[in-house]
Amino acid sequence: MAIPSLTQNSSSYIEGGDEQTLFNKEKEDGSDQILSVLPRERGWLSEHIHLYQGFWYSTGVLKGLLILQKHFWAKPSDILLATYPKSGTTWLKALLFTITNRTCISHPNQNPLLTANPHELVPMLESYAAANPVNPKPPNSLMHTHIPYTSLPESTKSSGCHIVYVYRDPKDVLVSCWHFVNMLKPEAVPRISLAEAFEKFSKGVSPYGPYWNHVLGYWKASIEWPERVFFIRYEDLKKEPCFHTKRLAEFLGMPFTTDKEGESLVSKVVEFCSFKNLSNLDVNKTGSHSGFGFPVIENKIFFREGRVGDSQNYLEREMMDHLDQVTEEKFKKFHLKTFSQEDDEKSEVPIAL
Ligand SMILES: Nc1ncnc2c1ncn2[C@@H]1O[C@H](COP(=O)(O)OS(=O)(=O)O)[C@@H](OP(=O)(O)O)[C@H]1O
Repeated sequence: MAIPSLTQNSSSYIEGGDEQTLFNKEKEDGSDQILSVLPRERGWLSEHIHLYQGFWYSTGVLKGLLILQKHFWAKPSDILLATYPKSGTTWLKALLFTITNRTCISHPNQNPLLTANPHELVPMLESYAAANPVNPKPPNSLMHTHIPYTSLPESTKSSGCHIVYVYRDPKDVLVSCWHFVNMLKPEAVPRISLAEAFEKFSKGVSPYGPYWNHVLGYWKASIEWPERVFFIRYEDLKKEPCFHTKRLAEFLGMPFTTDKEGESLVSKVVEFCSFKNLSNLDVNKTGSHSGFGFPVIENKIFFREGRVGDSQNYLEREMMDHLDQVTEEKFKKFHLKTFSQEDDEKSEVPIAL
């Protein structure tokens, strides 16, 4: 299979920030030295991805992560959404923003989500840190990261802040990632074929990968500290959005009332954050924002199909079987729900060890 060669230009992906500041910071942190000794592979979009603490990162993300590990201090009141890319980040950003600012729903014309994409309202830590190395903590208390649990800055654990993690069927994650990188790629970068994406993803050589270790890190933390780490499956949230939105609000210490008014508010929150509603807002159809190291990124790129099982329209049977088999092997021994029919019929709330 021919592997597309990525050009120099591609290294601009997720670099983020003023280059001079980044350069100075990099020298100060010694991240240049670290980068030079780490194993590296060709990236999906960036020129390289680097293996650090067991996970793969693009150069810009890794610089952001190194800054965070040294200089990020979480507060107990912070809420950190954590995801593997393409697992439901945009959806959960909208849901968490709405749950924590629920008066927006009663004043529909003033809802910030009507004029801003969820990614603008909930900043991504590693991009923010790369762009603001001197003060890498965003002013928001609701933040997001794709960083795996074991590499999170220590204060996200010691502060007792809330962490919310969503995971999704890796087959759908892979297909969603593949579409995303091909939509985002600069002109000069050749398309990555689905076969190549599958091969890299299966080996764990994907941005923030291996996917399975990413999920298991948060799963184990949620078992050990259930009051601190909330863990949910995209597919379960799709099936019972009101039930899980209520659980999420309770976890955050902001429960909805159990009367008719409370129930109606939950339905409105869920409806507002649905794929159908968000993807049809003008801001998400035609708007754009700066982020992910790109000067401008179109908001519509975050809304494609929003369905469970769309991967069967793209992956060959053997690819699907392989990913299912790896997932069964990796997840079953930790009693984590997989994506087989049998597991889907079980209770929606993952059963603790
Ligand atoms: N509201 C809502 N409900 C359900 N699904 C949604 C929603 N918003 C976005 N999506 C779908 O989520 C996929 C994008 O994943 P992420 O948001 O995690 O992407 S990113 O990591 O932030 O780039 C991507 O999935 P695919 O359609 O399978 O590609 C989006 O369409």
